[in-house]
Amino acid sequence: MEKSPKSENIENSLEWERSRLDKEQLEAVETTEGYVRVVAGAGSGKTRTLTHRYLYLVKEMGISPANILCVTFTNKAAAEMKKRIRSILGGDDSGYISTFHGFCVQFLREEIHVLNYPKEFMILDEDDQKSLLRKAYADLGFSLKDLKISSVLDFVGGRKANDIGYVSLFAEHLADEVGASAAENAPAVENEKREHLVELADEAPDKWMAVYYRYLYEQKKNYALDFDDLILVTLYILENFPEKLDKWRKRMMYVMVDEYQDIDGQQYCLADLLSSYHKNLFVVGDPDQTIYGWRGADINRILEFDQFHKGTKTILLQNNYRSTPSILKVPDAVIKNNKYRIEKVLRPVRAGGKTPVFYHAKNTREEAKWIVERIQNAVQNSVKNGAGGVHYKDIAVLYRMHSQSRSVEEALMSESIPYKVYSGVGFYQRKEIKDIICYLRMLVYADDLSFIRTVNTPKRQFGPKKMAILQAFADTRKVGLYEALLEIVYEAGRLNDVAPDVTTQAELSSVGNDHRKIDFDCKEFLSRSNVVEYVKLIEKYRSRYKDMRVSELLSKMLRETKYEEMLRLDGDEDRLDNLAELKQGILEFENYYEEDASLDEYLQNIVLFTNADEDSQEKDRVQLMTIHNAKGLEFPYVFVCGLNEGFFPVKRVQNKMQLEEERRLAYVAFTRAENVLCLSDAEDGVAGESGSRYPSRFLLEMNMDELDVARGFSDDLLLAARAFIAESDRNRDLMNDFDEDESLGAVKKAPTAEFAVGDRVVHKIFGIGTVSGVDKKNFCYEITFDKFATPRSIQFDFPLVRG
Ligand SMILES: Nc1ncnc2c1ncn2[C@@H]1O[C@H](COP(=O)(O)OP(=O)(O)OP(=O)(O)O)[C@@H](O)[C@H]1O
Repeated sequence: MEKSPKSENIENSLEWERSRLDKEQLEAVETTEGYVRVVAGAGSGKTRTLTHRYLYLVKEMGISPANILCVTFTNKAAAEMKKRIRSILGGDDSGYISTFHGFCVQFLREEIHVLNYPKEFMILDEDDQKSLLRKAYADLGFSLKDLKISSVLDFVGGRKANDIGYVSLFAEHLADEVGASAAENAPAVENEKREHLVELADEAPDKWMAVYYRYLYEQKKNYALDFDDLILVTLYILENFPEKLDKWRKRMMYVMVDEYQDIDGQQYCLADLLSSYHKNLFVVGDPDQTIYGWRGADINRILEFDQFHKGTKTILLQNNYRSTPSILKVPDAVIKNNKYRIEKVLRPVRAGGKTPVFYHAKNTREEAKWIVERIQNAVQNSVKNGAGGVHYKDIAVLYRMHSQSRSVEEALMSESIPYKVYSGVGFYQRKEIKDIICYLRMLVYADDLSFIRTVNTPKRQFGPKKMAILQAFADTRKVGLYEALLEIVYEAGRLNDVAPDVTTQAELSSVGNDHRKIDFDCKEFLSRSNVVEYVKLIEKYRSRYKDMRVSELLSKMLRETKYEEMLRLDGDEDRLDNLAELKQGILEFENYYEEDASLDEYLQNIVLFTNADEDSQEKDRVQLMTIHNAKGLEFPYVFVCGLNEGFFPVKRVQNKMQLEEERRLAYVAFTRAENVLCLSDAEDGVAGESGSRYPSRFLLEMNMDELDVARGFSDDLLLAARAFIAESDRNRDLMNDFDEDESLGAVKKAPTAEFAVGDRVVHKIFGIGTVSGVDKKNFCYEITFDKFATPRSIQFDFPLVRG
């Protein structure tokens, strides 16, 4: 058969790429059947291996992308992988390449009808969750003083994770065929479950549970799922609808999971369930880079993978293609102090390179100054040498905690060096971005959250009083706020000039409500307010958005809502810049998704976007970020600053497991560097501040002879640091070594106390209480809960939240 030029290209490119895999990478690519665990060191080409394995399955084995699930850690990694695969496969559908959350959204859009949820359910980000909680507080008459929102958020998340049965509280259980038809009417279904949730809240044993049920009620009202739900509801459907499990596990012939060392328990279950029919599960990860213990990652999952997956083949990738040999000695020297790992070395493929530099500063200001001088030298020398070498964007400054960026920022500013801090506030969480996204969400969902956020921004004289009246009216009609407002506007005859083909929800609801009279003066309610203009605008684009490009919708919304004008009048350049960046992002989205670039798709995409997805290298500026944010990235020039005890490792480390996680973080930091690695610490805080700092134990674990010491610390300081570390380890139970004969399971049986007598804590069932005793012998707290007369004994390792 004659080959088409396209297929020839494909094979050529695959051959060509294949020749660039090393022996172990190739083995990982070609071992397609059964359980395969790839334990890979930093910079060993995990991404390359995963991409080639995907191509191998499709091109060499003829597997359809629709039968392959490939899970990445970030959306950015998924997008990059899709791009590469599409470029090689020539635009073929790249199926299920996504994060766990992204996959769950795809799954739920197809299956959630069995719970009588519409497939266009809304996804809540943290900001939305807080708004729902505030609404729940208001309805319950609670104040922020009663319960802290952030604690309640943790409580809700913990509660859901511990009892997946909660799903049945806000979702109906329908047989598949009934579900499919009922789901079409889902928004109109009068739901008894909602009322049941209100009753549960009224009868709840404590405030925590009352808010919890009210939160579920609000979710149901908005047909919304939060991030935790995406996975939990997927698991719930798979576990409760055998025909769905059967369908999906038969569909997923090959399941691949990247960054397996950092998955949590639910993600672990999901990967296992989906691969339980064909039993082809390929996991790749680096136990030495497990850095999300605080988010549910457990290094055991990768270390003990072979015990739970019979016949597992393990392949080690140990070649490091990223860093020079002298750089690799640093992470190697540090990580080998961890007991709990799979022994592996980093074999440098590159040769030569500069020796890593160390600088001990007198204080943080001097440390920052040194960093900035080196940055200037690196960039200026490379310009002088005409090497075209180092640009600002090639340089990253990494630190353990966000707060450590301040002194470096000040020094960069004083030298007018451009930089960008990857802060905790994600792009899509910024006020102006969220506002305008909520305008776009109004067109698709018209949900309460987006309505509250947009109706009076810019000002339309629609303040709290009018909102309260509207809320009361919406409650009596049992509809959302916007639908209630539409009914009022319609009743007042103010929608006559909207295009006649628009079937507004008001028309629908007034029919549904049999023209029930509104018992207040609608015209009076609408007077002295521009809210009718708002409604007209939303209605105009609600009926057209499906036929418009997202970029066009954005421009129209920015202009016609007068949002952009408001920022211009305020002279808010930063916010206007952010909006410009948003526009750019939308154009890129449209280019990438082409005809699939619908508004629904866009909204779904951005809600899954996390800080880790922020594009880090588009402009020429130095990049400042925490080590967590640097995961998976690489830079020619890396500074790791603030290497001091109490900062790195952080002060809150309480046990050996946590200390090992800090050491893994150090390993991640040092292995980001390609050509140059600079390390620094500071003896004091800002000059004049009291309190000495000791160099980090991670520095002491390095061989100083293998570093270019620009300025070292004195022998006295070294001795004092050793004494300080020994003493603080004794106090924090860090001295007891792991028992070599015991598995980690046994090590974990000796948890330590995180709370002290007098601390207020929250238990997911018993509510809030005070720690009245700490029994170190039996590893238990004695806690007097507010609602019990007698104290209860709770184990140290039981999850409690600080109250
Ligand atoms: N066989 C190979 N030959 C040459 N270069 C390679 C090979 N495999 C990977 N690389 C290069 O090595 C670098 C590191 O690869 P990659 O980012 O995939 O590593 P990784 O294992 O995901 O790293 P980390 O876990 O540290 O983030 C990349 O620049 C990649 O292009």
